[in-house]
Amino acid sequence: MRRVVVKIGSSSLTDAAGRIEPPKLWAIARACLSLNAEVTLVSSGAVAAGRGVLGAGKPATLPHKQALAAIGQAVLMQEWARAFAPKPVAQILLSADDVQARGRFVNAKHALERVLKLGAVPIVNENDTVATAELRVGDNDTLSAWVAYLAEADTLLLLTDVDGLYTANPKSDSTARRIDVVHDVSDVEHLASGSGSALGTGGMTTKLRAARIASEAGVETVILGGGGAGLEAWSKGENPGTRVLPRRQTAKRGWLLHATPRGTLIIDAGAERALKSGKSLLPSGIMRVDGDFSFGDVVRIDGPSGPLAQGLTNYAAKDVERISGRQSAEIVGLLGHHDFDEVVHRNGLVLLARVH
Ligand SMILES: Nc1ncnc2c1ncn2[C@@H]1O[C@H](COP(=O)(O)OP(=O)(O)O)[C@@H](O)[C@H]1O
Ligand SMILES: N[C@@H](CCC(=O)OP(=O)(O)O)C(=O)O
Repeated sequence: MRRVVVKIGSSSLTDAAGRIEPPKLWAIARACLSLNAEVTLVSSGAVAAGRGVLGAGKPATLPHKQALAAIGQAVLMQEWARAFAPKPVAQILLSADDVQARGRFVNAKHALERVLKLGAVPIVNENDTVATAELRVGDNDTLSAWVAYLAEADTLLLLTDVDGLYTANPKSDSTARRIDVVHDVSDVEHLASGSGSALGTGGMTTKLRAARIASEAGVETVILGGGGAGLEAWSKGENPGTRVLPRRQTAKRGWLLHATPRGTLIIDAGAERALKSGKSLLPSGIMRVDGDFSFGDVVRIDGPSGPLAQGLTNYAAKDVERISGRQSAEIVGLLGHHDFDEVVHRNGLVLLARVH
């Protein structure tokens, strides 16, 4: 069965006053159930729902927004539970760390897989209460692209209050035309601007960023109107919005490419040549280590001419410092253990130059 991630923006769940409008959720739930696919939802709307409960205005400060999200998230989930009943729903709240640190990513993936296997609908939102700058993904468009990796989805459907990407913001330019298919996000990035709604975060800019991340993981993105009709048309094989075609990449390569590195390994010219020809990174080619990282973290690898690759490190920073410049056979003598010959194995490594 195919796997899809459906992201619904606040603007597709709310009324003119910016409050959650349950019939909109029902229509989307009905459409999701008719898709004949395993659906993971990424739902915004916690802040809007919080405003609905308190009758509050637009949040002025971050703590106020976090409090509204905490109050509203419970309401939002109740509405989704009603909309999908009798199918159970599962709340999954994620922060940037949960999707970008490989250990947590794998934990979240296992939980998500099991939720799907149990026949429940996973409903993901950003964990807004821990939303300090470095823990934030920042917008649910980008989060949904990460969730597409998590779910190993083949398609990411971004539901919003316009039926696709236009040649200009259709809310301010009546001559704007919809674009049916995008082959390369770089060609259309200049057309996108920020949100045109009171509640939305990021507008088309973040949708195209999400499409780029998804595309690099081999996932197709479709930007389409909310309300259920767009989803139903898509499930019949029509193109109701804008399709952003995937590049041929594996999900893991895309994940590695976009994860925030925890540190840097500075390598010599010989190691750079080895990496470019598809080999692993051995300790002998490492000249210096920057940052504090642990086993399993993503690190950047810089060659003599600058950033070269990103990969998963088999050794913590303090251990790499001790074995850098040495032969793999010396590792056990230096560290007292020898788990891997390679500091970064080629299967966990992606060259930056190849994809950009
Ligand atoms: N080129 C464009 N084509 C379509 N919409 C655009 C474009 N540039 C900016 N937008 C704006 O993006 C908005 C959708 O994003 P946003 O308000 O963040 O919604 P959501 O809550 O669904 O994430 C549209 O309402 C529109 O005003
Ligand atoms: N996490 C926030 C939504 C953030 C967000 O990206 O909103 P949107 O642009 O409407 O998808 C909330 O639930 O209110």
